Amino acid sequence: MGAIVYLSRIETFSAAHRLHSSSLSDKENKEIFGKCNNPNSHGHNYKVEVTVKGEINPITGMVMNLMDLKECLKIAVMDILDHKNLDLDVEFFKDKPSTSENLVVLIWNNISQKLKGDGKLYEVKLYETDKNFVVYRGETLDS
Ligand SMILES: Nc1nc2c(c(=O)[nH]1)N=C([C@H](O)[C@H](O)COP(=O)(O)OP(=O)(O)OP(=O)(O)O)CN2
Ligand SMILES: [Zn+2]
Repeated sequence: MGAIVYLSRIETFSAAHRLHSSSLSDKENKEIFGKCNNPNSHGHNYKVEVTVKGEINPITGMVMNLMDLKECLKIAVMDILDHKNLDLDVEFFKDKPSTSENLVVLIWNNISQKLKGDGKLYEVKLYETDKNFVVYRGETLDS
């Protein structure tokens, strides 16, 4: 049985957003989201840490080639999110608030669709600021 290793890569991207829910009144939006509901969007330098899991291939010595992971993150994360206004430019956020929780699920979904080869997506960790981060492992309440 081969050793299972977790392989990670970090990327950073910049994006603008505003926290707002179309299901809430203006008053409720202000109460819940506070300064983050300001109609003038604000921005973050997000950091995303992606981890894949797998056996070391005995021939290549790799779980997966980091060059392939880099290309996957370019297509699935950077091209979609970097220097974008999340609320205006990203279809996923047309009907939901651009919180870190929703953003990490979008990133997971995009990477899952593009990831090729032996590495299995294990975890996506997203830092919105140096102090605030979320983690998603593809779980749902019924999984
Ligand atoms: N559950 C969530 N709560 C909040 C989110 C979120 O995505 N999920 N997002 C925000 C704001 O977008 C933003 O992140 C808040 O930024 P800020 O208060 O500036 O961040 P810090 O806590 O790091 O800053 P301090 O220096 O500590 O004030 C709000 N809530
Ligand atoms: Zn914010």
